[in-house]
Amino acid sequence: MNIAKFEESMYKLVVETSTKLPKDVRRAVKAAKEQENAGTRAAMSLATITNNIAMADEQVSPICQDTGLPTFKIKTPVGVNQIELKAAIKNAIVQATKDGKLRPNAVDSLTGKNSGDNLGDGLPVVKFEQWEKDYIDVKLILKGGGCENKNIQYSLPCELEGLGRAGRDLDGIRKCLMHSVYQAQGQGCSAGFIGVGIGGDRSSGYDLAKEQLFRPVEDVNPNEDLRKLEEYVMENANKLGIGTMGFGGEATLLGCKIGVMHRIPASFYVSVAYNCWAFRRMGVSVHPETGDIIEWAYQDGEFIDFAAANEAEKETAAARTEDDVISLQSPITEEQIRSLKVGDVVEINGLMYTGRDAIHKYLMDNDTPVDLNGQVIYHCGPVMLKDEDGKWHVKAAGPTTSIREEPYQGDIMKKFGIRAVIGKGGMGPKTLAALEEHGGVYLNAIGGAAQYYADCIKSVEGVDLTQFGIPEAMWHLRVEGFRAVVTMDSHGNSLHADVDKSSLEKLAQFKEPVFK
Ligand SMILES: O=C(O)C[C@H](O)C(=O)O
Ligand code: SF4
Repeated sequence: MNIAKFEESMYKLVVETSTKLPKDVRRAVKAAKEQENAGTRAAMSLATITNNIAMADEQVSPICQDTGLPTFKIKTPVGVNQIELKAAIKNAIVQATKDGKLRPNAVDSLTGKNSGDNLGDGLPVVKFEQWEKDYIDVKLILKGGGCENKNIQYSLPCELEGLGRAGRDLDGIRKCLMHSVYQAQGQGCSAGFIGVGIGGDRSSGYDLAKEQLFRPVEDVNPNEDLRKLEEYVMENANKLGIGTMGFGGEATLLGCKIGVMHRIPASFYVSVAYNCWAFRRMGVSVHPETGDIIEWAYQDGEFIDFAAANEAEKETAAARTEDDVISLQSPITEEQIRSLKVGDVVEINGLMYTGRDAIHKYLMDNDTPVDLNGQVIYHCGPVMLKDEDGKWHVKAAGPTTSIREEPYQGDIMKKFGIRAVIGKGGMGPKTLAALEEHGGVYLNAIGGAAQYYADCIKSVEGVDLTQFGIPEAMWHLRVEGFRAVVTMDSHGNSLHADVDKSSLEKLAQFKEPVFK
């Protein structure tokens, strides 16, 4: 085996997976876009998403800043040295991180220290299997944290909100799947995909669920019962009205793939792996001697070039929305903030500061390194690269899931006089109360649109708290035309609470048995 060549092939696979959405996923995103009604916030989000996909294509940069937990599934002919392959994969990962194609994403679970190169105990995940064929098959998925956090495992029988008892049969499974989409809301960057594993134990069930994510979006399940169930879920989950980013809308689920395995008598698990729209998985077959790529996977069907499609739409879209956009210059006054209401589209100009998990915890007990009075906090862990002159550049910078900051956010806004927080997926009652009391607003940016937002960042003016690692540091970013939607205002309104409530009511309509 020419191992240097194999390493090069793995590098190509990693870069392609992180930067270019597969053909089948593109078609699903396009179909979703066609489903949404023009002028809605969901349609606007999908336009940003397709714009972002095109920008990632063009710049060969990460589609989303969270380049996920790299998981390789490899099948090798008998006799191939798997230890050598794994070492080559690690080298390729380190190189892709240096080149800004992957964010340094491996964090020591106990100390919180970021390894900086995506290597760490147990990372990347590489799983081998032997097979009788004469080539190596490598599949890679880069699954981000926000959607991973929305995975869910049901142990049947169980009681489900809105749906009542889910028993140990096909209809019980149906209820779990409807519930899994409901509970994700917009937090896993809907519209999403689900991979489902029925049976096994807790770990093999999740493995099976994730394995389903490698199936092409448009394939048909050979098992008749599962085919019907997949079709049912696809049709009905979209009636929950959650929509892109949880803004409400027609397209909530883009794919549903179900696998089944045996179980032991006492256990009956239904495991659901939720994947965001930024569904980054790719594969290659590799020659076992030369190490060259023989063929890329997921190449069937039409390639949607969103650059061309977006161009055609641009003028009409601009004419429709330009008038409605409210321009904000940071620092922002309390009066301006109090004039905003849920549904408003804003465009921010000026400085904003990133802050996510480590910083929120830190700011609870410590002073801020910069004056945050009237300022904007952006829940974001960017991909950054330093040039030869020591200057930082933003390579990808979409929002992260805000709900993780719920325990801290309200207190921090009040303590430092922060007027706006930007993130995705919304926040809870504690933050909503603080927004009202203090005069603050929550702005929802489009999750996964990392290239689109990186383009709005005109310069990096500083950085603090770098001890938390690159994604967790406090970056001072100067932005122009940074668009987001007001989804929680200072008058007690939350679009997230509203969509949660209405989708739960809709979920309850699926209570009656369907599969007998
Ligand atoms: O870690 C991130 O940047 C985002 C994460 O994938 C999320 O969805 O919250
Ligand atoms: S930010 Fe959204 S699109 Fe990116 S990995 Fe997280 S869930 Fe996926």
